[in-house]
Amino acid sequence: MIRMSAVDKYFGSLHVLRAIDLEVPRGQVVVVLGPSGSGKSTLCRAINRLEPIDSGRIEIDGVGLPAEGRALAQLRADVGMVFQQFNLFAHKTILDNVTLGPVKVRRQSRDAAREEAMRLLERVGIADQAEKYPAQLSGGQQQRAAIARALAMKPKVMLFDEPTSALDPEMVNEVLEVMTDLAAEGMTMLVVTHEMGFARRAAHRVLFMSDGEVVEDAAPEGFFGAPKSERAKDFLGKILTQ
Ligand SMILES: Nc1ncnc2c1ncn2[C@@H]1O[C@H](COP(=O)(O)OP(=O)(O)OP(=O)(O)O)[C@@H](O)[C@H]1O
Repeated sequence: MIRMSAVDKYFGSLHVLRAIDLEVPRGQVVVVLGPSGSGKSTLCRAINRLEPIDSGRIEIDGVGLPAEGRALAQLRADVGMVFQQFNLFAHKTILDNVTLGPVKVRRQSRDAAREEAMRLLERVGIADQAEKYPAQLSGGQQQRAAIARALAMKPKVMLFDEPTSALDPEMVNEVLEVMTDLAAEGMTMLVVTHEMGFARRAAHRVLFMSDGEVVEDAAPEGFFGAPKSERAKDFLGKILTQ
């Protein structure tokens, strides 16, 4: 579903993604771990074409480098993205936030989009907040709204970039539960997170990045039980004693 081959990305002289080869099959949940600055966010942004790459190729469901704007729009619609900051439109209700994309981009009728949005808000547990504005919701509820908004575009892949890092601890689990359900339903997911519980529970595969490289690519049991590289041992040592 996601295929990256020989992807390189530089910021000036900084080599942020180094010859990344990655294949994520349909329905697989991949957790990306790594120290700050290792390139995890850039990887997500490259997959969603928010960040242009310098060389290599990225395909989503067989669709590769966009030749024209239309292909780019399609590619973006196929990849739902949830960031650390929820980025909801402050002056629109939660329901309007979720219906905007389907109406404007997918050309769905307003009624159909609202019906679908209510179903999604139900699914993430905040249907009763539909007519409220983002500032009236807790961080956890806003992040669940952001997940519903991404799902409303019917993505083939969901990317999560530290979706719980900005949340108060008591709200982390409600967001992780929604993500765990999505994973169980077969969504293809790439998740950058420091939540090791989620990685152990929901991931099929763990990628460990360091200095722009994928240093380890293993099943969670293997990675947590017996990391191979010194860099991964060091990282786990630090994070597990925090
Ligand atoms: N727009 C940019 N311009 C220049 N350098 C950038 C830009 N975005 C990221 N970088 C640099 O690229 C490197 C990788 O950043 P990236 O955000 O991908 O790492 P990360 O692993 O996601 O880190 P964190 O866990 O702190 O979010 C870092 O050194 C960062 O400072």
